[in-house]
Amino acid sequence: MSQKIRIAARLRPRLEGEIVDDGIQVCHAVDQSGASSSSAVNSSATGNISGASNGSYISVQNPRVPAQVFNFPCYDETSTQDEIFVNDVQPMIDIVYGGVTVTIFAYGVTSSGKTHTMQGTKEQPGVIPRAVRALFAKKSEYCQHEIKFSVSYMEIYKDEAYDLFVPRENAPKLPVRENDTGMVFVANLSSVPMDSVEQFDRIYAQATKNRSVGSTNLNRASSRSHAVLTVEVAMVDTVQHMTRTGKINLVDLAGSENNKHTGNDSTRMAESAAINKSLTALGQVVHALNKGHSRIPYRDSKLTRILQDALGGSSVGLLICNIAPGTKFRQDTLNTLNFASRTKNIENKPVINERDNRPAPKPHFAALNVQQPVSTKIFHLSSTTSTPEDNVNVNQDNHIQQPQPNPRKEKNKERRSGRPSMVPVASARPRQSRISALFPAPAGAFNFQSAYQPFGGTLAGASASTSAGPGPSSVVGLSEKEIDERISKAVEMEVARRLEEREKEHLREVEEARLAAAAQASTSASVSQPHSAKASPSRRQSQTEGSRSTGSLAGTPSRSASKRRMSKSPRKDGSTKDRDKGRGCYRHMDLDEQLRNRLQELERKYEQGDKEAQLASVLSPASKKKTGRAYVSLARAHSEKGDLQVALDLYRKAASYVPDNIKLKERWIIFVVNVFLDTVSHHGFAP
Ligand SMILES: Nc1ncnc2c1ncn2[C@@H]1O[C@H](COP(=O)(O)OP(=O)(O)OP(=O)(O)O)[C@@H](O)[C@H]1O
Repeated sequence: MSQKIRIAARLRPRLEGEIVDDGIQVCHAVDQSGASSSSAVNSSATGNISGASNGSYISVQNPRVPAQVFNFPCYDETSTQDEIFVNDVQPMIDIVYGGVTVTIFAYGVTSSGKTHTMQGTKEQPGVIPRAVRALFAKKSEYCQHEIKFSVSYMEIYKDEAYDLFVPRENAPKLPVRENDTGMVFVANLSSVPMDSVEQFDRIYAQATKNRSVGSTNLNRASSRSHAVLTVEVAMVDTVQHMTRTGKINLVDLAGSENNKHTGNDSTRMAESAAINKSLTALGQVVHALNKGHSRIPYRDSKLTRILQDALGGSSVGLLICNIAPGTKFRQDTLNTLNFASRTKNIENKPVINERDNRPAPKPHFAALNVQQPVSTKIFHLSSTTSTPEDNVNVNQDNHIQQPQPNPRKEKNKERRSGRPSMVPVASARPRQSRISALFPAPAGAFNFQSAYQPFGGTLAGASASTSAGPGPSSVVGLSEKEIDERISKAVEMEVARRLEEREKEHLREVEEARLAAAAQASTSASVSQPHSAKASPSRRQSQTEGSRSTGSLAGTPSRSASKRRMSKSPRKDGSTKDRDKGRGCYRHMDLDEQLRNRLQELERKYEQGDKEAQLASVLSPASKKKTGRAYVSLARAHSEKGDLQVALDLYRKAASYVPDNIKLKERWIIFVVNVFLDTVSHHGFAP
């Protein structure tokens, strides 16, 4: 069941030396009749806004539209720390003990009293020390449980997260990550176990000194960062073997700043810019949630990422809006109240975090139809004020209601799983996801089902199952080791299958290249037809036969013959040229053999070409260019020496390193044409 964020507004008293006018009027229930005018936005009608028990509210006139008066329930300047704690924070302690995450954050313009409200002073302790005391005090009510407390404390300074338990000078920036269930967390943030309030006080006092604080015109000790203190309460039920974990996040936000008032120097200005930017991001998240947008811009700042669970997530929320008095802050007050009005509509879906401590049963496929791991239960709450146990949302079959999947997360998962990868993902994932990966087979993804079939078809039934479907009973009882072995084997087989596919693909490509070369050779053969027409009919016939015998290599002889004419070395096949008896005519006209040789030569060349292409593919663009240039220079040198065949080969190599070099291609073509013309002029056309 959803739960709206609770709102409390608090007006701080006038500070010493501060000139306060009646820009913000405080009305009490008793004198309500005369004090309030008709309001454009009368927020007192809403149920989740808290205020002083005497029914006070503040009344702020919109300076641009004087007829518009903004009334808002509010703790007035006389309110005490205790009053706020008892009214709004104390009920949250019960919720934490129910295994739910609670987030309380103080929001407001700089110097409006956020730190005073959250941290307070020794004489007037604020929400944080009071909440910790209340958490420890409640421990005695749980005699059946072993209660463990731990605390973490971080600040977000200029959009970077830092551990406040680590001295400032050594504190590294901490990355913000998301776990498998979509929960955002700050990696490497220390979590310190604590046994007593005194221990907490010591740790907290020390850590608070690490927080970034600076002096501005408006606040001598202005917070330059957002601070998030988290106390985790783990309740281990030693009888039922269950652990419930509740958490309370206590957030003291940095205040929005008007640099006209703060008189900030460059350092403060940079801090101020980061603060205002993150608060704008917070406002945009609240706005998007209010409007029901499909995309909520949590990722726009570290602050909104970290508060994601509190804003439209699974925690119970309380927003304390701090207000500074006087006309000077009137616009800020209106902004704050606007923010409060929008936040009050945000609905969270709180869940109880409970874990079964009994050793998990050996995983078997029959368990796969259970959507949630056996050891983790998450319950929805229906109300924050009554105990979570009363409100656990259990349906009639005693099935635990699962939290709604995050559509964005699901989409990402889909996207991820949709791309097939050679990496054996199964072994890299946690066990649960690995096992569930055995059943759904999204299009194009690694198909474990088919991979499993060789194992006696034990997963044959799985092909029909969906992610929620049951596994086949024939594999029930497999040990984890056996499952791992099967998964590894399946992965190996899949990799082998893909390699084989690639090999086939490669062979296909070679064949295609060979056909293309043959076609090209055929074209040159047709160019030389008028000349070859001089050849004897018997030779023409054997040429045709030769072409037939090699199928695709029609016309190759004319090209190979032309090439042979360029060569002055004896022919490899043993045939000899006899130029005395007709230019370019061979005594041995074993064309079949010539064709075979030519074919082999072509294959060798293409293989070589392929190797070069492979080599080129691992080089950087600069190295490719260099290698290409080196081959061109070599080709030129050989061409000048008259070693045309070698030069041709070198040009071809150069081209495989710089395939996009049009100039080189042109030069190569010109060179080939020149070689051809040169050959023709020296030897004439011959088959
Ligand atoms: N309710 C209050 N009663 C008495 N003093 C208060 C109260 N609220 C705030 N103050 C005083 O006002 C001053 C500013 O308060 P505080 O530092 O808490 O503001 P802030 O909103 O946290 O400011 P910043 O955003 O700059 O950190 C402090 O001196 C504080 O002691």
